[in-house]
Amino acid sequence: IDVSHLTREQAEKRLKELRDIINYHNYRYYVLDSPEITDAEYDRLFQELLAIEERFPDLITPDSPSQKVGAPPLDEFPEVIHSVPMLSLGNAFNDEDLMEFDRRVKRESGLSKIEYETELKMDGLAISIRYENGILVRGATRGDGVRGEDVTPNVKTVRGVPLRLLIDNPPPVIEVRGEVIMYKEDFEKLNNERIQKGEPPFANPRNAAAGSIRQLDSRITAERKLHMIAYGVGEVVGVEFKTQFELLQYLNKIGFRISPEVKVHRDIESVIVEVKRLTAIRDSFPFGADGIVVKVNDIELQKRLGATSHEPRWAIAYKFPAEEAET
Ligand SMILES: NC(=O)c1cc2c(N)ncc(C(N)=O)c2s1
Repeated sequence: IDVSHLTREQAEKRLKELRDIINYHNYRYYVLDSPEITDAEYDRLFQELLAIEERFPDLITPDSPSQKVGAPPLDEFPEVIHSVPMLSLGNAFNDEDLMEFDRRVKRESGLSKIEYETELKMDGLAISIRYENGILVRGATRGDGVRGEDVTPNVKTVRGVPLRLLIDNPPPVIEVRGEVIMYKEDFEKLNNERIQKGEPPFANPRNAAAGSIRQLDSRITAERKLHMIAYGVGEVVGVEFKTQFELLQYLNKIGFRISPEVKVHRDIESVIVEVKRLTAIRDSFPFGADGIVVKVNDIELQKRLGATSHEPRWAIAYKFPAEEAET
């Protein structure tokens, strides 16, 4: 694409337009799963942006779509301390465990009615992404919950991760948490390629996602077709949420994929019905899901219930029964 006629001022203006247009179409394609333009039209826009940035490298901004293709390899990952620990989840394996969870929440809160929210539990790698004034400044793995690895260049390449939040007046700080996953289909293709090249195949999509995110060469990560599904937040400054359901709608609005099948329930009996329904369709999702996360919907109540040293008291993970080995 010929961009030799552009003055620097015209280039700056055109780059801003292209960033907004391309970031919008990324959102349509990877988050809303409803593209408005063809891949060819998208590529033309992307090539035009690359051509102008090549002529004017100092006009490249951190939120440019060109920053999603990876950077030169690192020697090691710097350490990150999570100011809000990334906790694990307690497990429930049957209806009685869910009833016991409900009894415990009622006992600890002194309430006789608890509203719950359910989401899929994706089987991937937990990630925390920090945005300051709407710009992605850091991506980190969970690690031990307090100490994680700084994998920022890798996280930038993950599909459905915006380099700039899609709202005009972003909060000063928001750490978005979610699961990085690999679709089953992309996992099969990757393993076939690896076997062709005499490389060891990954055991499952979760290991493939974890291995791809923790690549020192983020250009390799960019080739691995990873997706991010957001489910919560860490440190937040300047925005508040009343319920978990509202939090998810906000995350979707600012540019993230959220779990399919999100529902609010007036009681644990409704949760148990939903658990049966989702268990029956567990293989229908394009990514690995190993259960359902059941959360107290009211954020104020979540805070009151708090957490143990390693698990929240306001959420529990119902684990799908182990699949029968394919005979
Ligand atoms: N450790 C955690 O708190 C969570 C872990 C996960 C996970 N692996 N997948 C989905 C959710 C969710 N939908 O909330 C959560 S929450």
